[in-house]
Amino acid sequence: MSMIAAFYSNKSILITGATGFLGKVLMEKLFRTSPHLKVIYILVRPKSGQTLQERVFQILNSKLFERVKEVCPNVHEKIRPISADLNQRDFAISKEDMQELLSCTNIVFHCAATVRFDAHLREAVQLNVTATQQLLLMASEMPKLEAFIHISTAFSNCNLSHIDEVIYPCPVEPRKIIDSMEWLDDSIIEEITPKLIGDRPNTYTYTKALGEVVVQQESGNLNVAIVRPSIVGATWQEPFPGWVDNLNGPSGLIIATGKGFLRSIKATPMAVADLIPVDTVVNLTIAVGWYTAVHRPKSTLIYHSTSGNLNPCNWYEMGLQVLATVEKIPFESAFRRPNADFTTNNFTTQYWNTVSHWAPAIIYDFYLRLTGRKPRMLKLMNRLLKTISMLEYFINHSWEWSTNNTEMLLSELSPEDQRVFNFDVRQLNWLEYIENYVLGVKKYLLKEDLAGIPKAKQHLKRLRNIHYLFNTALFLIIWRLLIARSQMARNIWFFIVSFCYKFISYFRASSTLKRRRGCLQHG
Ligand SMILES: CCCCCCCCCCCCCCCCCCCCCCCCCCCC(=O)SCCNC(=O)CCNC(=O)[C@H](O)C(C)(C)COP(=O)(O)OP(=O)(O)OC[C@H]1O[C@@H](n2cnc3c(N)ncnc32)[C@H](O)[C@@H]1OP(=O)(O)O
Ligand SMILES: NC(=O)C1=CN([C@@H]2O[C@H](COP(=O)(O)OP(=O)(O)OC[C@H]3O[C@@H](n4cnc5c(N)ncnc54)[C@H](OP(=O)(O)O)[C@@H]3O)[C@@H](O)[C@H]2O)C=CC1
Repeated sequence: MSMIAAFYSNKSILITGATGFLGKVLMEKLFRTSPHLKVIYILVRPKSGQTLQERVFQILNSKLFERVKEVCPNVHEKIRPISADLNQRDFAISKEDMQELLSCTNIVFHCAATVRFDAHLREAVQLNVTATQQLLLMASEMPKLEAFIHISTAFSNCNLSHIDEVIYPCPVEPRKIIDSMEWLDDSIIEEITPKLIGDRPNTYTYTKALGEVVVQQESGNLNVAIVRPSIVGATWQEPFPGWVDNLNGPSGLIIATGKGFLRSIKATPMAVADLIPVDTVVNLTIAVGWYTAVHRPKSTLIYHSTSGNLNPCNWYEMGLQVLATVEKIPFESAFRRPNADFTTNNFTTQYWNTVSHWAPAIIYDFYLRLTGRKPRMLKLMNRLLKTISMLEYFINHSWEWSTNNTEMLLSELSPEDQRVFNFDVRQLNWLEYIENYVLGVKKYLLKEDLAGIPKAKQHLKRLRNIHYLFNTALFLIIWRLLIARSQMARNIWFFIVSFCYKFISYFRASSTLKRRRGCLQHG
């Protein structure tokens, strides 16, 4: 029997960010392994015209939750959505709901955040720092609380190259930042943002670092722990391989590669691609919840959920496997044949952007215009290049994360718990994982049916023929223009033609000689 699963039975759990990528997998695993847990409270905001109930209904009816319904048929009764907006004072939770949360909650998993790299500092501070502070305040009023688990990111200190499982201080106190956001206007905040974030690449990593300091400063007597995942990718094993439901991290770029939009990207091929499957992060998080509640460590422990130091894979290997997979299992209606490469300096990046991204987009838009349709490819390409520019920092640096606490926790688990809540990334086979990831992107993000593969292959063949035809036509046009305008081009051309002619004549003559000699010897 799993000790961890037993621990969560009969518990009331509060999850923020449960409608997000990580939150959904966390909820699924908790229900599946501890079907006798009492309730999971989730803080949800109405969104995109959907009520809370509709949002929960959609999650429970997704493929991700199919296995849960077998072991926990009354799962819908055990989810209690609470209307909340983490941007509002007291999260805009009603008095009754707040009362219930405060009096019943045993464990808090705080996953909600803005993960946008381009978020305005005010917005990022509000969600990643102030909301964390408010939640800790709420937690301090929960008499039955056993553990508070905060999800941060391994990149919160990405300005360092070696990162330990400790909280690093920030030059400006989070409380001062929170206060200043209340009275500074947007334009001043924009002006001071680069100075505040310093050598971090964006407001996301900066505010996640501030959030950690807040956890350290404001946790009082609570049992608190922080989990720091690196780049969270599709599921590795559970509930099934390859599940993913948003474009963050590599997922969007896998689509762009498979559809033939992305042809080159500035990256350091040998830099470590520190990806971590979402189910691995979730297993660690659940184990951390158990350990923190049961063992009550004296200080706040940080757990790195990273892969690089135990089972490294680099961007080159990852890129190659993505390309190999989309060749075997192509995406439908590709723009061009998938064929991407890495560039390593600004000059080649600009060159390939012009030749492989902008030029085809402009030509295609011209074709759309000619055929009476609305041009859209250049806009799409510019968006893709903007996204790439935001992610570039992370594919051109390498980091080393120590994982002592995570390894210590693994050794504390019983063999059964190590099996049920496996977060040993050494067992991960990257090639298999990436293949499943790409397949998952095709099935769950693009919603493409595998029955369409032969048609997709046919489409790629057609694109290859168009490519050859286009290149031949381009060559002939350039050749014709050069020959017509330049004596030197003509001279070079005649030199090449006469050289080829002589070369062919020489081989013809020598093979005729050999044949004659052969005839003479045999006859
Ligand atoms: C022989 C030699 C062979 C060599 C082989 C070489 C082969 C090379 C091939 C390449 C293979 C590619 C596979 C490998 C991929 C490597 C990828 C590396 C990724 C690295 C990621 C690192 C990030 C990790 C950092 C920290 C981790 C965290 O803690 S946080 C979680 C991560 N957060 C994010 O990822 C958020 C990023 N997104 C944003 O911040 C914003 O979305 C944006 C700023 C990028 C865009 O904002 P904007 O307002 O313009 O747009 P938005 O409204 O958000 O969306 C507009 C449309 O764009 C789509 N979209 C959004 N995000 C992405 C995305 N990541 N990729 C692609 N598209 C995206 C979005 O859906 C919208 O589309 P429409 O709905 O159609 O309008
Ligand atoms: N994905 C990754 O690569 C990594 C993620 N992390 C961390 O993991 C955690 C989860 O990330 P992930 O699941 O990927 O992110 P998502 O963007 O998928 O989910 C974010 C969640 O936060 C919720 N949220 C955002 N704003 C509010 C608000 N104002 N009120 C209530 N809820 C809100 C969202 O709700 P809604 O559905 O309503 O928008 C959603 O449920 C974050 O803390 C992130 O920093 C760390 C490392 C890597």
